[in-house]
Amino acid sequence: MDQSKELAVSVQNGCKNYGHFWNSTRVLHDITLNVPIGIIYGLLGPSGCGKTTLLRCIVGRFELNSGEILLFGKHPGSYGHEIPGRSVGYMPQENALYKNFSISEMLHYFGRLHHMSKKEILSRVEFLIHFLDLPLKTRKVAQLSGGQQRRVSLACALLQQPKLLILDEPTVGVDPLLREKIWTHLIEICQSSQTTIIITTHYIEEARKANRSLENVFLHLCFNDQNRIERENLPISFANPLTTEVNTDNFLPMNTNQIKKSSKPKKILRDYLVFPKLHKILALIIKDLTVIKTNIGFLFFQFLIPVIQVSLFCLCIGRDPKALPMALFNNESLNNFPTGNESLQLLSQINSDQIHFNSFNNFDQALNSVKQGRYWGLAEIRTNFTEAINDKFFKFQTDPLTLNTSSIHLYLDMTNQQVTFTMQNVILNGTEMFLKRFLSEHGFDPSIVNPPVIIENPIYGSLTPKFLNFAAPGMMISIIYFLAIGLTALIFVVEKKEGLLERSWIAGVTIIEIMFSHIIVKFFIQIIQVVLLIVFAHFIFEVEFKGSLLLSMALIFLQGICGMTYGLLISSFCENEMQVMEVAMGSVFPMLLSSGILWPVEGMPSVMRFLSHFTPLTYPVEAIRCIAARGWSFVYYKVWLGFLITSSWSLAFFIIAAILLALKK
Ligand SMILES: Nc1ncnc2c1ncn2[C@@H]1O[C@H](COP(=O)(O)OP(=O)(O)OP(=O)(O)O)[C@@H](O)[C@H]1O
Repeated sequence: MDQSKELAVSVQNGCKNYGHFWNSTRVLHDITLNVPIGIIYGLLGPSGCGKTTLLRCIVGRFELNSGEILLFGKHPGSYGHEIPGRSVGYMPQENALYKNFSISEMLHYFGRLHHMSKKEILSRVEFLIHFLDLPLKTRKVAQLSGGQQRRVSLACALLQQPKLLILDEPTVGVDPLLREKIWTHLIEICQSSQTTIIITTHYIEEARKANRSLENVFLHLCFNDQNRIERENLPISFANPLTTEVNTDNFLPMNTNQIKKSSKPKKILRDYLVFPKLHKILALIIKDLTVIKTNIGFLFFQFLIPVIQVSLFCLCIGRDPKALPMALFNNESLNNFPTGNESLQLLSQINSDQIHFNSFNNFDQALNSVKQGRYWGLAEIRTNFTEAINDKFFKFQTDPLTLNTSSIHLYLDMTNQQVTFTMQNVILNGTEMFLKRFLSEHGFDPSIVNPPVIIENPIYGSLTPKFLNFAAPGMMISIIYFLAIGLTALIFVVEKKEGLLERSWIAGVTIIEIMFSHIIVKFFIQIIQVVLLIVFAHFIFEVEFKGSLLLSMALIFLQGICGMTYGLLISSFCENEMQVMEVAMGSVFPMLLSSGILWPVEGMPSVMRFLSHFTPLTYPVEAIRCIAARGWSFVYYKVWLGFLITSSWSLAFFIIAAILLALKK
């Protein structure tokens, strides 16, 4: 035995629990493991005994609850250590591959992450494709068989020729000939370049394929352990993994003095103390662009969604109701206008685009039609209308009979507030115009019927404000915000579920690098989305933007970033798409309703109004309204506050997501 050899992996009294302290299950019990450099170390044990968990702890994905792990004398993740990073090649149990990528694109992604040169990547790709008997490198991963996908996954782990290889059941689905070749290669890299390999294998499967003397050794040890588990009546999931070394010649008992201690970095901070690396961001950007390239239809869909949403909003919301059907019972006309035909003059002043009158000869019939929902209301004009109105204005008669007869009587279906409001408004306006015309025809000054209020030129806005101008800017912000939440949360949760995120993390990528690259790629997509929104809302549907369009676009864009960080937060605690949908839907609607987008916050009960300040949309929505309707610039406090609040929410979401992701280790 060569006593001078250092240890590649040393685990001392490692314990690992899953779950929280009130409901935790111990998976690793006080495990001690010493793996010298340059050997193949077999990690054996029944299914569920914790082999994968141990490997994840070794590569720095999980923290031990107690005990210590040292890799080449340093803690995983310590400063300057390339584990996680280039020094470790990890092949997880699941394939963890981008299904729409070609073999070459997949390998190039990891090559770039490990900062390999193009030449280096190409020569390794050629070698690995030949060595692992893979089809053409342009073939898509999705089109490969299960075994071929497994080999691509192995190729990704071998690519950068790391000094530590962690392979979780690498030979599953591989035929015996190739398995032999892989074993030979592993033994060869152990001997020639002192690579340390830790490999898990499921001994029941190995028993089935036991065609190697070494596997028989595994099998023998496994049976011993199985007996021990049964003797001690241990639940399988609580049993520590068994370990054995393949080339037992190289075994060396641990010499703790040889371990160069390094300070253990703080768990949460570790990821963020590392300055983002340009080559990793670049690798992630190219990866994201490849994802987009392989799904170009989805990209167009991303542009189409905001356009469809804003167009539908502008088409369907805020416009004045038109062609409202109303029943009319004009008793004056039915009685052949006994005192004159001022009722016709009145009706002609009522906007016929908005109200469509249908005349009835019978009052009860007309009222029934309203009751049956065929009309929004009934307008009744009584006999002697003309005489009564003359009496009222020229003889100043104000007895109830004169007042009743000189009025138009409305029996309305008031179940729809907007329709009721429109009917009343249109008829009131029509009546006012009729009165003015009537008075001036009789030589009176029509302004006598004006109410004693003069609305001067508005300071902001127009004399005829539109609901669309009030609601559309807020809607535009929320469209981009909600889209960014959904897409980001789904992208990350799918990557997490398929083990892709974990694989990238083990390749040394940090959450900041992932977010940076995501924002950079989304930057261009979102710019196009925002431009399309403005073009459709402002130039096609004529939503008013009195202030700077650029400033409005910047705010909408920033709100999109806020949505991305919120999406990241959702994905940090959700495990699958279903949960994302539930959380996104459950939080998006309360935000939409309480942020004053659809109805002024001034109309809310005081508690709700107070709470509305705490949605990420309220202040930015107010800010964009100030830009759009008042033409305010950045110097106004309500505008810069909107920018400040959305940036603060983004930062807060990002920090909480990062902490949650770190805590989940
Ligand atoms: N995220 C998790 N939360 C809770 N329990 C978990 C989690 N992951 C694994 N476990 C449990 O921990 C135990 C060990 O799991 P692990 O995947 O490490 O086993 P394994 O030895 O690799 O199994 P196999 O050989 O089937 O892959 C199992 O009982 C499993 O149910």
